[in-house]
Amino acid sequence: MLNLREFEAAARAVLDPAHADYFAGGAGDELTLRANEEAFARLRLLPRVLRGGGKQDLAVTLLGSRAALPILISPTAFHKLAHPEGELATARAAAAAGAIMIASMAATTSVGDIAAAARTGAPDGAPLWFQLYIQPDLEFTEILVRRAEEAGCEALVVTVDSPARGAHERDRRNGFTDLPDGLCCENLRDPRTGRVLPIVMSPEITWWHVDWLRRTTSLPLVLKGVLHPEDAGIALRHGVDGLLLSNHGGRQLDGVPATVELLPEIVAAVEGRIPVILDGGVRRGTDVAKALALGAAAVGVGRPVLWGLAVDGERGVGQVLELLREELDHTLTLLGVGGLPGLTPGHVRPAPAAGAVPPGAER
Ligand SMILES: Cc1cc2nc3c(=O)[nH]c(=O)nc-3n(C[C@H](O)[C@H](O)[C@H](O)COP(=O)(O)O)c2cc1C
Ligand SMILES: CC(C)CC(=O)C(=O)O
Repeated sequence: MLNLREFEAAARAVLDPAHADYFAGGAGDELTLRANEEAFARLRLLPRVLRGGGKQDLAVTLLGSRAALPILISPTAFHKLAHPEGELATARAAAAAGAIMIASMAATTSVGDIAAAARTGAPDGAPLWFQLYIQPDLEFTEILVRRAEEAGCEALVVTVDSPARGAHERDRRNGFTDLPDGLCCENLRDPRTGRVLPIVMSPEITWWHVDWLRRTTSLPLVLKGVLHPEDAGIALRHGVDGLLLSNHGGRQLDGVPATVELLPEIVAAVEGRIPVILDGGVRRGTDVAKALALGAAAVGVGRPVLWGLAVDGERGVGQVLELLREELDHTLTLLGVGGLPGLTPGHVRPAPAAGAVPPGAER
């Protein structure tokens, strides 16, 4: 497999078509889903020459978590739909690659088991973060937080773009509403009753809940899904430690901008005080370089990890991460950049608008 696209095609060939559509799909007309990738394609890279350099160091430290590469595994639900080993395979591959994995609250494996798998992938420890939808039942939300802490998660990623579930027409067409028998969201098991609770996406969640969470845990808090620069400023005032600039891979409000289009504004709004991670449409090492050049501290990938998992379990996820690492390394070399800190906005230019005449070419 030469690139992530080939993984996508190969994954579709092995997945149940309804599950492939669940993974691939977006909300509504999928405008935002397509926009994420198109926006990367509209950015051009501008290399510098004759600058020396050598082996690239791709390591980053994010909120105290050390990673070998600036590429995180964004949280995605239901890995056991892609492969019987599910999140365990993903966690081992992430740990072996030194990539931070963000375990989804909607994982088909408990966060404790995911953490144990990550330790087998990298005995020195592998950074694991936990993604949380704040549940209106705060007692249960606190149970989730304690589980993540006990599992050794190093940060909480609080998804705030989901006051309601996105409208996924592919799932409705396919009648995909529930997990197959035998699979469930293990993290949602309620120790008070032994039952597995449904995930509640509530429009009643507010900044008050972020403050509550801030008081409830000492883990770093990352808000996932802030898109408006004013909300980035509000997040700072609420003591948030990082932002994951995300439109949920085009699966929540359709029609919102591509994340990389918003990146400069969000980076400006946080004034360097907290890291901004970006996800949505990252498919190439060149995409990673573009996002980092525009000020992202790191990027996340969602669907490509599911494709790798579907194609070949742990090995497939490992190959997806390795392809991105190699491509990023090669891109930095060709850009004449000696390491991640050398990437600047000057390395990126917008493509001319379709039909535009280059300056000086008018007659
Ligand atoms: C199948 C699928 C399931 C997802 N599940 C979650 C989830 O449980 N929690 C969450 O915060 N985001 C979830 N996301 C969004 C991802 O974290 C991420 O924002 C998005 O996939 C990034 O875009 P990309 O797939 O283009 O890389 C999911 C995305 C997909 C495709
Ligand atoms: C089960 C859902 C909560 C997962 C999700 O966020 C998604 O499918 O986009």
